[in-house]
Amino acid sequence: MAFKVGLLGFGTVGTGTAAILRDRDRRNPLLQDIEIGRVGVKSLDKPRAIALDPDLLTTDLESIVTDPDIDIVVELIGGLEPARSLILKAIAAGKHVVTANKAVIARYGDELYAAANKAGVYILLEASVGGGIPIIKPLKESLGANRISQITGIVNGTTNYILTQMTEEGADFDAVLTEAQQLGYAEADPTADVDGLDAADKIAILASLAFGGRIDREAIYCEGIRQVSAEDISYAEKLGFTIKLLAIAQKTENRDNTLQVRVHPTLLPNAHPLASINGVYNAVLVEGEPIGQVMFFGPGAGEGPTASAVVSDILAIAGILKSAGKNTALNPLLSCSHQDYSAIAPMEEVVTRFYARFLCGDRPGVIGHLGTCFGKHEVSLESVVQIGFQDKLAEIVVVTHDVQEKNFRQALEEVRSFSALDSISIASVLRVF
Ligand SMILES: NC(=O)C1=CN([C@@H]2O[C@H](COP(=O)(O)OP(=O)(O)OC[C@H]3O[C@@H](n4cnc5c(N)ncnc54)[C@H](OP(=O)(O)O)[C@@H]3O)[C@@H](O)[C@H]2O)C=CC1
Ligand SMILES: N[C@@H](CC=O)C(=O)O
Ligand code: NA
Repeated sequence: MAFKVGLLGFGTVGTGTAAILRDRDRRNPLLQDIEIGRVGVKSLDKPRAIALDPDLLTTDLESIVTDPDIDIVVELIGGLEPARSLILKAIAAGKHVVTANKAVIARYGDELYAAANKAGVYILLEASVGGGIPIIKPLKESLGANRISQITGIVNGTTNYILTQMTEEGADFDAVLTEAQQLGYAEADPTADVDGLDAADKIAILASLAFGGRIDREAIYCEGIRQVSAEDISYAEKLGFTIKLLAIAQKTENRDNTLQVRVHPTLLPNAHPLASINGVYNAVLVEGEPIGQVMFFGPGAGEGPTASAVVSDILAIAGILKSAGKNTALNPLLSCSHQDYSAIAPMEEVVTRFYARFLCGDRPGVIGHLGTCFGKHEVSLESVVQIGFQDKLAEIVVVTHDVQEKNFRQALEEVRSFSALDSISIASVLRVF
């Protein structure tokens, strides 16, 4: 019995998916039962890396999601619309859905899962987080026995590639971004990668699975990597840190049902397991009880790895259809039935270490003044170093002990008001893990 897949999108991931579905030799025998039924694209004239029967290609994507011959719709066009409407139409037509689209799931998961549950179909999304890394299924199934306390991930391949190239080769930000686009890692609009939005979409999905509640995407604090300079990378190295864009979701201490969910560039101690994750690789560190720590590592973007995750979901659905038939109840381990939203704590409540770099006139007492501003707001300093000069201004770098974000911000305000008199400027502020 053959199951027919309708592919929406035939770009980087769509091409990789079609390549696996057409070359089944020595892969899972269930692939013999899966056929590409139709392929939807924006332009019929574009040259394609894989030659498909031209009759399979269409620009009428609605006709695919409503085609009675299609069993599984695989959404690989990306973005919010028409992806959202096409997924809803596919569900209404009784199709199971596989998607790599974290943006649409993070924002419309509520609506899409409600529709899917009502129609009795699956929406599977392994490719949406961590590319080829199996992380969605482990959170749904293998780690189901655990009480998860924290998830910390490098979940965007493009920004990890950029930060690695800047750190290891001293490469220029814009040039590396162009490379990441050419390699097929970046989103259609790479702002989503660079500004941390893609990582925020992904941590929303992971937090929802790990903590069992829906996540308001808008409540996630999100800072990207644009402000990470070569100077900060170099100071971080000197101090024994590596800068990574981290996505973090954790339970708030003493507040059972409140989460902290945030994305920001972070100085990681070199000994931390995530500090050595380089290039397009991603990793997700999950902490829970009783498992302790478990880390998932692998290629976070790119044609083949992402297609590997997409096809694993197609296989999962084909396996269910083959063994149980079309009209069976949804497996609760694979479907999503969250009803409530998790409360998200405001960023001011987060307790973390900070790194700050100041540029100041090299005169006696400047470090003392900084110390006074920090002391007034209970910010205690772990280290203060003055190594270099920039345009005749001394560069002072401080690393704090753990402090509440609100207190640190107040101390910076104090430094700012003081700097009006005495030429101190705040060149950069980053969090330290
Ligand atoms: N690239 C990666 O490494 C990863 C991507 N993803 C996700 O996978 C999805 C696809 O990404 P990717 O393959 O890189 O994207 P691409 O831009 O390479 O491909 C998008 C495809 O969708 C088609 N398409 C886009 N908009 C429309 C439309 N309105 N109507 C019809 N067809 C349309 C395009 O058609 P045409 O070819 O004619 O232009 C193209 O074939 C996204 O959600 C992305 O976030 C997830 C993990 C990793
Ligand atoms: N643009 C994304 C693609 C995978 O999700 C990334 O760079 O990680
Ligand atoms: Na994945």
